[in-house]
Amino acid sequence: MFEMIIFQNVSKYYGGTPALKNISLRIEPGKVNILLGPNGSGKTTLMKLILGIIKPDAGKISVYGYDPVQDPIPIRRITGYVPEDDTLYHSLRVKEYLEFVARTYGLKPGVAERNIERVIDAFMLRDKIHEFTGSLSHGYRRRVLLAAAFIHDPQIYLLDEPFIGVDPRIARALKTVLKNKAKNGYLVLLSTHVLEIAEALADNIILLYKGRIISTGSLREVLEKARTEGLEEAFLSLTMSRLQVEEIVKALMG
Ligand SMILES: Nc1ncnc2c1ncn2[C@@H]1O[C@H](COP(=O)(O)OP(=O)(O)OP(=O)(O)O)[C@@H](O)[C@H]1O
Repeated sequence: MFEMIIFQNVSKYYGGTPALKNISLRIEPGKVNILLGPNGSGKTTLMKLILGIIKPDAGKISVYGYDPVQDPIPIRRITGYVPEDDTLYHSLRVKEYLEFVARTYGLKPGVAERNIERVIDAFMLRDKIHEFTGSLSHGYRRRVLLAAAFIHDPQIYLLDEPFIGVDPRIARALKTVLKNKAKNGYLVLLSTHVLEIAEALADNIILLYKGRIISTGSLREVLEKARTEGLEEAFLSLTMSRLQVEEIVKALMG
């Protein structure tokens, strides 16, 4: 019962503008959960609330029994988080950064060294370990952030747009790893606005639009609700975005 993430009537405002409106939601381990929604729909906000990086204006959140407002530290210990934005310390070299992350998770030196070596190989960072993270290309920086999320064998994987900017080898491996992690009882929550990724990976889709949940369930359940065949059509139908697409096409075609 405790081993899940629960949102009860959660709202979050920036200034007077709502980013999330009255969200109630259960996110369970054992599934690949995908937070799907267009730009600005509240995906990153929802992830930051789970970690206690920001606080809700209303409602309650429980993460494996912990309240992220009162108790963010134990949540961060059991979570591997890949933020959407580049949060690396650019003055650290790649290996120094990974060592720093391992220390913040409280890993013993022997375990830390072993795990760092493992993620360096997994994310093909061997020839970059002495480079400053600030001098890396965008894709390599994403790889370092991904590597950092896998250092401490977390119970929860919280990945904000993890596939953006990484090459197809890493993307393919990551998809397999996330599916297997979910099968083995870990909690996987990743955000994307790429429908193909949701289609290929999701056991559970949480469709967000303008700060509200407009559909949840398996791919089949979401398609049934929208009465459509493919996720792209379901997305356009549930978010009532068909007209917007026509307008974009008209504007670009002149
Ligand atoms: N720090 C902030 N200050 C003011 N408004 C913010 C802030 N962070 C987010 N917002 C607003 O909250 C809403 C939700 O943003 P959020 O980043 O959660 O969306 P998202 O679904 O992750 O978008 P994207 O796919 O573009 O990354 C947006 O309208 C955004 O402009």
